[in-house]
Amino acid sequence: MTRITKNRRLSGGGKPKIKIGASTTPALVPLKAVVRQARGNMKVVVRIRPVNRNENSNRLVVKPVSESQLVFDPHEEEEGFFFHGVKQNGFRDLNKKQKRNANFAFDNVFSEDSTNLEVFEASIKPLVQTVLDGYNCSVFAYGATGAGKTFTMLGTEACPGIVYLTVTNLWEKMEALKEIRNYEIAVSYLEIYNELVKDLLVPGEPLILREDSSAGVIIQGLSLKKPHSTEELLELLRSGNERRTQHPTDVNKESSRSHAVFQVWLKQRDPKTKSIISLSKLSLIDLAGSERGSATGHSGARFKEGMNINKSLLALGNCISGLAEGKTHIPFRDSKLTRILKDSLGGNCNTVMIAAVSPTSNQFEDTYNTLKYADRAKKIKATLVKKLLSPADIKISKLEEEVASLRAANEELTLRIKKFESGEVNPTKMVPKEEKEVITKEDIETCKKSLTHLSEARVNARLNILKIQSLEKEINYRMQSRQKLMKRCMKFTVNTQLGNVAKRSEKLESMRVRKIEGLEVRMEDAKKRLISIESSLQKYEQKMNTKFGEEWPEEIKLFAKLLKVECRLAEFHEKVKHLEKLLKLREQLGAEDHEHILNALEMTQTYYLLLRTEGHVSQYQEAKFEEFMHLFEKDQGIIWEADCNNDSETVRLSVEKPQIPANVFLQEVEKKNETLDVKPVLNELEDTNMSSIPSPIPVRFAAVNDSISIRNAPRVNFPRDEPFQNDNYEATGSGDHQFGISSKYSPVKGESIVDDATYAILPKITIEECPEAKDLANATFSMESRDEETKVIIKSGEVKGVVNLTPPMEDLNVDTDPLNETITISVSNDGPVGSNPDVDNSVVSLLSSKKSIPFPVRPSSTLFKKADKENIFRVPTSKTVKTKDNIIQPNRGLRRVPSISQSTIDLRSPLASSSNLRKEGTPSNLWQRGRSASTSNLAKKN
Ligand SMILES: Nc1ncnc2c1ncn2[C@@H]1O[C@H](COP(=O)(O)OP(=O)(O)OP(=O)(O)O)[C@@H](O)[C@H]1O
Repeated sequence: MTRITKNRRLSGGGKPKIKIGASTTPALVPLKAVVRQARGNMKVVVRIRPVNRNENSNRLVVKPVSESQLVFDPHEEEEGFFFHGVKQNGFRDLNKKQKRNANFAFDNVFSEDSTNLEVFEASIKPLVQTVLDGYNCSVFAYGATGAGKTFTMLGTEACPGIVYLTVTNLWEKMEALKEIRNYEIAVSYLEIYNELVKDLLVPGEPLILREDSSAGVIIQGLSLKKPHSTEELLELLRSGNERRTQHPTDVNKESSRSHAVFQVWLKQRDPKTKSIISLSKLSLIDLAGSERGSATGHSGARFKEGMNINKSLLALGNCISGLAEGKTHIPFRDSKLTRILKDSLGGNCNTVMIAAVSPTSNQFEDTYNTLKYADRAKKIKATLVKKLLSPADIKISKLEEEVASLRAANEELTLRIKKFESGEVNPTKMVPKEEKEVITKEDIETCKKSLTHLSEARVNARLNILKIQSLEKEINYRMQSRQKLMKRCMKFTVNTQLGNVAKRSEKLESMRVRKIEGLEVRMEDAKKRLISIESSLQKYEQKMNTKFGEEWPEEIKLFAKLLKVECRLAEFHEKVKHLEKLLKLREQLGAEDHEHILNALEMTQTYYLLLRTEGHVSQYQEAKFEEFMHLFEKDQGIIWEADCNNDSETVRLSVEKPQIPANVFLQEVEKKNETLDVKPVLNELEDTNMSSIPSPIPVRFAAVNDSISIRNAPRVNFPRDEPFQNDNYEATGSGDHQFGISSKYSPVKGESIVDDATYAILPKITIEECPEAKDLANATFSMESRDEETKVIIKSGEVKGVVNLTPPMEDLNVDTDPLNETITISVSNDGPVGSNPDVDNSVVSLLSSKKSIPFPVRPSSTLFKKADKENIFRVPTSKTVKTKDNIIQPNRGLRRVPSISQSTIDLRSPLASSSNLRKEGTPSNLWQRGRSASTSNLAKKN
């Protein structure tokens, strides 16, 4: 026999290969006789299932002795003791436990080799006729887990169970009676799982039980399907079985964890009058197995299921006992199972209980309990009352009334259809409204209570989330403020303590991260809680929709609105609280800041005055101090107009990586021959005679602090072909371009910071679009010069070291800009152009790519163009240049001269005239003006 899974039991597809007893058309039994026949006790049968593979070695404890009797735990045939061939008595092993040897009598006892069909034929079949006669009937299988209940009720494809056999038989009989009786059939299928009632035909939310004084227990929302054939009916059964909750347990790998109730509702009409003669119901119930904890495990979902199963079965047992003892109060309300089975157990129902038992000793106690349970159930008495509505009982006047109202309704409908056809009426309006359930005050109060409870939970959950968010913001804000403080500290701290400050700052950050992580965990929990509350609220609303329909009673609608408003109000209060807290914090931190600034200003002033008294304040520093004061007067710096001629191209010079430390000093000299104070700090420079440098033209003077010492490197602009030279200072132009520069003492070895800051007026030779530019990050350049090799090691676009610098190649800077794919080589020559042919003919070879670039590259045609009118040079910037921090577009003037401490420096084209200045007087615009002056000077000279 092929065993199929419970889910596949009774598949509607294949018809089982069994023969149902031939149906005969029973003669209609007179009503009174039926009532008499139906009076009696509950029918109880016992079915013993065959021994299974795991039980082979176990002792048999149930022994059927006749068709209706069995012995539980029978005495074993003891081996006699024979002496000289004669059997001796009285040698029983006294250590052996006494067998119970309990005799039980039932309506039927089905042995291990009985079939489902035999069980059906002998005990259930008569019920089918009873149902057809208009009485309620029910069959339920009771027993321990794995005892064979589901096998008996649902069976297999090869061996269909009681449900299949009953409904097929019922259908056949209905068909046979078709001519004389008019039946309507509907089915429902539900399960009770963990005390929740679920529809197995139309899955959805758990269903609610309601008591009705006339109809008894009503399962609200339970779907009733009307099958039109046996196949359809069996298909409904099959689909319901598939949805039934099953889980494997130790005892049964396909254990049913719910009580399943399949009900067939039968309405009988008079074929002539069409009036309802009777209403009856057949309930086929497969109970979940009673069980011990050890059979399912003592924890987890199975345990919880087991508890619920046992609880409901205990309630069923109590009801059976109560009914058997004829008590007046039966505790049907103790569980959902007993509430649903109320009309199947007591009173008006013909019930068959199938007690399924296992034959072997491993379910000894369970089997004994089942048998006792069944024995008690036998005593339940039932008096059947047919739900009969005889046409004779129906008053003629009522019928006439009904006919009249039907006629009126018919006329109204005909009228509406006509209107609809003529397009006068919207069809949706024609749908008659469903009758609404009467809503009691109690209903409304219960609903309000539940809504209040759920809404409170939601408000609390939301407030919790807001509080966590607020805490997170506060922590971040506090930490940011403290970090700012640390940064300021670093500015003032002497080198030796920098490490400590940095450590404290790191510690702060890790503390912040830890706190935020903690809050994130809390937030996740809070969100989960909110989601679960929201879903409960939704479910409740759905439930209310089922109860009240789409239109809730006005009172409840208003109440729900009120709760929502209250919720928003609570949130709003929480937000206000948060803002107040932040504001307070800000005030507090602001006051601290103010204190710090006052202290810093006081200190600055002290130092400034001290220096000035000592005569150490330079012109530049004076201006800087002034600017500093301006800043405090809310002077945001200088705004430049973008008023340069749009036709003329402007150059925007940008320092891709701002290398200028905050203490780069820029100074300018307005008049010729003014002496600049240059105080070289480096030892090598101290020997030189550079304490003062006379300048023939305005000179821009840059100095760099590389964080070790201040180095001064003079930069000079000078006109073309007019090399300047005196004892102390030499400068020359190179090639065609005017922005030559040279100094014996610049640049400082290996450092190109100065160039970055000042290349606006430095000679720059840019090799554009060099295909190898990307590879230059760690390339080695060599420059052949006489017989010595000068190597420039470049890394990430910065010159890291220049070795063996010998005249004439005193100054060589190679800068790469991988982002823009350019190499910039700046070079200085200590002699006039042409004076040193070695330089002109030198070759820079790019060793990494084996590509040689002739050096110096003449910046004549492509890079620098001589402007016609102004006679000055402009660098075409038709290309938009992207740097890390800005996008530099052609023909766009400079908007703002940034302060020195700013990270990106944009310099206005040297072409800018002084008229472009909106404000003057700060060091920045002084410098700019100086540059303009220098440019115009150049122009003049040209
Ligand atoms: N009469 C029988 N003939 C053959 N096999 C049977 C019979 N009764 C039960 N079995 C087998 O025993 C096992 C347990 O049966 P079943 O699933 O019907 O138990 P159950 O009482 O419904 O258990 P549970 O309460 O855990 O759902 C199944 O494999 C079933 O096929």
